[in-house]
Amino acid sequence: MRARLTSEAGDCLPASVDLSPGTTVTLGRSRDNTLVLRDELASRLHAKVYFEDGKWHVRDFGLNGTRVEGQKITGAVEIADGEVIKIGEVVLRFTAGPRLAAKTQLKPAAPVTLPIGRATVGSYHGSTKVHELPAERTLPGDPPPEESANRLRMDELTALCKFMTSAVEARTPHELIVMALRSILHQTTAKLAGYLSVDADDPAPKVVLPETAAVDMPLSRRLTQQAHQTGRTVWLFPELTAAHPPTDSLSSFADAICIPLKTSSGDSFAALHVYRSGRAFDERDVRFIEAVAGYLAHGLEIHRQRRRLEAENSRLRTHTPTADDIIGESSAVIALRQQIFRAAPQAYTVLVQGESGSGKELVALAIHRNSKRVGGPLVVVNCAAIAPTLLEAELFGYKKGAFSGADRDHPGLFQQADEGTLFLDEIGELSLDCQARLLRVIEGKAFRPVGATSDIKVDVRIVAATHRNLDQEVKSGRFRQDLCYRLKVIQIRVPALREHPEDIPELAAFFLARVSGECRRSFRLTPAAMRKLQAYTWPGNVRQLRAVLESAAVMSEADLLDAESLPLGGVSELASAAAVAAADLPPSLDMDEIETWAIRRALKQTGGNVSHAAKVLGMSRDTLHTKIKKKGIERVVVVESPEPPVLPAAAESDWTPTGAMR
Ligand SMILES: Nc1ncnc2c1ncn2[C@@H]1O[C@H](COP(=O)(O)OP(=O)(O)OP(=O)(O)O)[C@@H](O)[C@H]1O
Repeated sequence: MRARLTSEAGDCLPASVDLSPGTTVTLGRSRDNTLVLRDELASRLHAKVYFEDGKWHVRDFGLNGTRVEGQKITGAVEIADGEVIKIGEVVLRFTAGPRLAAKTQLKPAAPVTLPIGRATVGSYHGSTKVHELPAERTLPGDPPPEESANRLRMDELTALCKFMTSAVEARTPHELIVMALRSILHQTTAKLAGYLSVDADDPAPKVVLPETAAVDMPLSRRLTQQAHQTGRTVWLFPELTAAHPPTDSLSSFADAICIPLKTSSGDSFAALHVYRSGRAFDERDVRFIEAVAGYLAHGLEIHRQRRRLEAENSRLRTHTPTADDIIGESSAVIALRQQIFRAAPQAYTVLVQGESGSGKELVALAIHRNSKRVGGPLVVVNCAAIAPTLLEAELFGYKKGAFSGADRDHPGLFQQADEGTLFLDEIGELSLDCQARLLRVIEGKAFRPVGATSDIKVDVRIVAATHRNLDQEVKSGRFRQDLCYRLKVIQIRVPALREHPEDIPELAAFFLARVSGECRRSFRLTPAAMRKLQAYTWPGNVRQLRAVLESAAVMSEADLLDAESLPLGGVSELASAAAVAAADLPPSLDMDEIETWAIRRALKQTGGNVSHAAKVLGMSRDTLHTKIKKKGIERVVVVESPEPPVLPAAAESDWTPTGAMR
């Protein structure tokens, strides 16, 4: 037997509802009730009306009671045609049986409007109401589960399944976002749907659909902030907007929803906006959008993790692992570290200049690790190592079949670096065509992978490096001036090793400790070997120092590496040999000093044996003893042979292998 509840007084939404056996109608303040009561005295779930044993009943669940025909009821009571239910100030007339048809014709149901309810929390200007979807409630004696206002219908579930199935195919976060927005627009008939990063410091990736609404369409910053702060769905009540029309980007819409997208650890990283014209969203719309948003957030997190792994993988495959520790305590290296710390947190492009092997990549790594993008990927590409014809496809990606050999879609390095850092080493080697495309991306414009039909936008910070003088390259027409300006927003110059030779002992100790660990040995340097390293001019910089030490270590039978074992060739080796030889000469031509030098040298040669040394010097043992005593040549110094090694462990103790850059 059909029936109806019609509102006669108070705030109630909608103004009437049809009842049918097998369907329970809920009444209460919470927005998931069939009839939403805007009354301070109404509980979230206040009462239920249902059909049982051939009769209609009303059951009270409210704190402040329910009255039927003026009588406060306890539990469930039968309700008859024409009787009145009163909850707070809300009065509902129950009509059933034959009178229903007549009444329907006489008094059509009131239009669905959303009055400003007394129970509304906050105001439009103060804050929009935060909508919370309550947990399902079942109580003893409840009728069987019924169709509820907030349950997703078959068509919505179908749309959700369709979205989830296609989302698996999305190869980029952008594609996934577009799929989600399309699904929402289609299902809820919203006017506009948008995705916006929450982090204000990030150049926010923003996607707005339909495309005709364009990227210029502002998404309400206020709603984004609120969704981010509360961590919950923000639903802009239309009744509030009617009372206090918004002055921001929402002014042309009837209703708006903003949902925070969160990582699995609960941090909001973006917000989903859905705006509607004409009429308000209903509970099911919100449920549907929330379901899509949840899946989208999860999907984006998986994409992020995958990109990070891909980038790490490609870095490991193509690059020798580098420590992110920058070794050195010279003023040049201290200044370098300070520059890195200043540059890292900024969003600007960085140009790292310095000679080959001086540590430019290490600097780029340190910038990334000390930036806000540390959670994102660091993708390293050596522009000089990729054939110019392939570089464009590598950077921007390509579609399957775009050229011979393109047997699958390939996300470019820019896409791999999305939300992270792209280190373009040897940027001076880029072709002019590539430079033009790079400039567009740096300026925040979208790009199109080779063979693709649509554009992609990414959020990437560029750190570029070159050993060339870019200004010279610009003058000679090999490098675009506009790109040069863009890259040089922050410039960092890495000093050549010959500018900070005082760091050589620490660097040598660091590299020897590393190779010792790899070879399970304990390599050390003689003082002469160390002097040789410090006298050398290092055209190949720190990379060459590392290679020389590694080569000497693996080729040496002894753990103690002497000057001769260091493979330093050319003029500089002669200079080093001269320096070593010079260190072995008497300090002056003063006869007394020459004698002291000769005694020391003889003792050294004979391993501190005074008798043998006396023979070498052509004097008696007693005379030598007397001279040693007189000249104050300490026996402990004299007998040290071979020369004391330089122990890597001394510097090693200062080095933290996994620690952040000092
Ligand atoms: N200050 C430093 N502390 C520790 N290791 C360093 C330092 N500087 C450079 N290195 C090491 O030297 C090697 C070369 O460094 P890197 O690759 O960063 O140089 P680069 O300037 O980028 O070279 P290229 O111009 O050839 O690309 C790496 O093994 C790096 O770890």
